[in-house]
Amino acid sequence: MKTVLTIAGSDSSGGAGIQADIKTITAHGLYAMSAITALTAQNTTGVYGIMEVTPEFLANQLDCIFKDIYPDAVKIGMVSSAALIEVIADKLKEYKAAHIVVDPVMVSTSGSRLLAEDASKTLIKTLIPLAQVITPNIPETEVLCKMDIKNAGDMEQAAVKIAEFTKGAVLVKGGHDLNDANDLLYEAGTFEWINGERIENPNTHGTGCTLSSAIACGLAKGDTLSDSVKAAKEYISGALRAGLNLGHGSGPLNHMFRI
Ligand SMILES: Nc1ncnc2c1ncn2[C@@H]1O[C@H](COP(=O)(O)OP(=O)(O)OP(=O)(O)O)[C@@H](O)[C@H]1O
Ligand SMILES: Cc1ncc(COP(=O)(O)O)c(N)n1
Repeated sequence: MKTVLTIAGSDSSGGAGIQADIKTITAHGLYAMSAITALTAQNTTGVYGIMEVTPEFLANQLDCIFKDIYPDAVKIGMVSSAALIEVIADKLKEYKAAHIVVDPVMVSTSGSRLLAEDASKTLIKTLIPLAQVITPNIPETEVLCKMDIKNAGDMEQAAVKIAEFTKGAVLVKGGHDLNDANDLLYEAGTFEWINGERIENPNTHGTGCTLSSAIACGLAKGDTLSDSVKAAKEYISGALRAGLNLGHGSGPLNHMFRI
């Protein structure tokens, strides 16, 4: 049984965070472990509270997991402070973790900041360099490479800039009204466009969490990064087409969408 560890925040509404990750990993037939970085009080209309775990407690969770069920892949989602980012980076190095997917969660779809202002530098310096792939959305890409992104050419330029501070690959995700949900994978100096059809569905809460967890599943199974991203794209598109409709805001996806 292949295993995937998610290191992320808890989303009380079940649509994003570790809840999205565990559902996605389970739907892919793999076993999910989770180390929680923060509890959030949130629903489809917004984030109403964040309570971080201490760095010591996060380290304890990671020790418990790595010493007992060694993950075949690791997905990192919301990590709200520099101190927690540093603990994760130290533990990933200590345990020589492989197939690390970093989803640089900064702001929720509902507009709440999930990464402290001063923590972006730590994310760039200590965690992103450990990733096999990072999966920023357009706003996150703009923060990481300090440039506006208005079209596909900007996405390519941004991917090259971000690649300067990571040995891994960069998946700049489309969506966010930029284009027809076409994503760009930049790996070892090569661009690969992974195109998608824009699906008119207001319920996109957790799409990034779901995609990055699905990518980690592919890597855990030994698939190439390109194949893992393409399979994850199929998965997220299918989940969006399934059209789950819950809550009064931007609702969750249908994570138990069977591949
Ligand atoms: N309306 C849509 N139709 C089809 N694909 C979409 C749509 N919106 C997003 N996607 C796809 O979903 C995946 C996640 O992209 P998105 O930009 O939503 O990430 P995100 O903003 O990080 O997600 P999250 O809401 O979890 O933070 C990408 O592959 C993107 O192309
Ligand atoms: C715990 C947690 N992690 C990640 C997100 C981002 O998801 P979205 O951008 O869909 O709000 C979130 N809202 N909550």
